[in-house]
Amino acid sequence: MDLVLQGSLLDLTDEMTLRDVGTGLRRTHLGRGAWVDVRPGWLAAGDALFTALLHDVPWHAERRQMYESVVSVPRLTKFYGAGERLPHPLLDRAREALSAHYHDELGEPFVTAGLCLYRDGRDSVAWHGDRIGRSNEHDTIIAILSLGSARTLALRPRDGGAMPGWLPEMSKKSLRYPLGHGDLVVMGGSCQRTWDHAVPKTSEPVGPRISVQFRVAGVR
Ligand SMILES: O=C(O)CCC(=O)C(=O)O
Ligand SMILES: [Fe+2]
Repeated sequence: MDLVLQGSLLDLTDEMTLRDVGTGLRRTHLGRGAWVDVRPGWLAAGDALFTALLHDVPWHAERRQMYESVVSVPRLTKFYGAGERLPHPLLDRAREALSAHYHDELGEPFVTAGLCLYRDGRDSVAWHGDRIGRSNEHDTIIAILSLGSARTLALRPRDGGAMPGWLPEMSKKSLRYPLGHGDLVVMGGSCQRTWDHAVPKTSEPVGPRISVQFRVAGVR
């Protein structure tokens, strides 16, 4: 793959370090029992991880039926199910640290890792909730480590639903979380049922981004 990380992101002199999850973590309650935690710079000096994943992961180009035609999903993906070997030891450590931090709230460990590669600003993920499995009816937590170029994770109430204290015109707007190299974002509570999220396309000249989503068993 001939995608390269922009030079400005390179910090090769520092050692790759997973910092404490709880330090600098900020929770925002979105209403309807949903919340989002953001922990900027969770992974320090993560260039080696980004580069390794870019080259070592057997990325898939998915094709999906859309009405009459078959279209390419605008990103590359690879899913590691429970018990599957992850493509880099740092991802095992990240998953363990997240399972420990969220143990009391979640009650079960993170076991799967879904990887997405957004090659440039044309790659994206459309509005959706991760509602396959228990998350369709029960609260869950999904933790996402972002690597490479900064992209926005956008969130909006599902079905444009009326929120207490929200004006009708606000239902068209979305909350926007800019995610940079090494940042952690965690969606919890009812977030997958009551809110949708997306990584919108951008016309900005952005390089590649990889996201690693950690989930509990049976949730996609
Ligand atoms: O890339 C991201 O940060 C989000 C990916 C996502 O929402 C998904 O794969 O379900
Ligand atoms: Fe998602």
